[in-house]
Amino acid sequence: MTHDRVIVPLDVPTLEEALARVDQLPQVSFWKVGLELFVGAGPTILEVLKEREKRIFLDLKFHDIPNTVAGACRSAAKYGVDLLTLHTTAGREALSAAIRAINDADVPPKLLAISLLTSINSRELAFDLKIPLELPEYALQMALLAQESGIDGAVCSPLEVSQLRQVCGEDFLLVCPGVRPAWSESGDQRRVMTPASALKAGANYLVIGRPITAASDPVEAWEKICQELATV
Ligand SMILES: O=C(O)c1cc(=O)[nH]c(=O)n1[C@@H]1O[C@H](COP(=O)(O)O)[C@@H](O)[C@H]1O
Repeated sequence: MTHDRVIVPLDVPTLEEALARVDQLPQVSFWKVGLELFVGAGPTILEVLKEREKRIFLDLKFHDIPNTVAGACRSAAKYGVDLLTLHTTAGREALSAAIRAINDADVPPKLLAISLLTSINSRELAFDLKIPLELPEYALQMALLAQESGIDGAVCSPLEVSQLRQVCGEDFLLVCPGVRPAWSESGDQRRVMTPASALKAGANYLVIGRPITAASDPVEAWEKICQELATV
């Protein structure tokens, strides 16, 4: 069974482990390469995924001054990936610089801005990060800043996706991690929803990792998630 709106992260440290995972789940058409694998094993995995005609979400979450973010985006865009992330909190100028930087690429990636990490809850937002806004309002404001800057979409929790969809419109890409089937553990995710509810609420793509990759039978876990999504 396949589902082209589920992105599975390759959160492993080596190329060998990443390839084993890709081989184990040939049904998966969209893979995410994040910091652990990219820092640990370099860009070779991107070539391999392209040879296998997989789509690629390069999730490096750039967060720096505008000149540095622009340089990082320019370098990343050369890999010909489909999606690329940066943090909205890098600021308006960095967001605009990122867009200008990828425009030279043959096929520029879609840029996604992190609104608020799905591991943060309201208490942490208020008491640790000292943000005085309510959490849904903060996530919305970050998505709007990204949209106003010309960014293609946002990464958000499924709990906020319906509001973001309503305000940002149909063309703004919304990608949701923090997705947990009823039968799985939340782990370090704080703002979660089930796959079917997240898709119904308006997500374009769901990022689902450990419920599949840490399951005793990842293929069976993938199939169960696809069956759940088929009901939407
Ligand atoms: O940008 C992301 O993909 C991301 C943003 C966010 O707010 N929360 C979040 O969990 N992620 C990523 O989504 C994946 C979620 O994995 P699981 O928690 O194992 O399903 C991880 O690779 C995270 O790096």
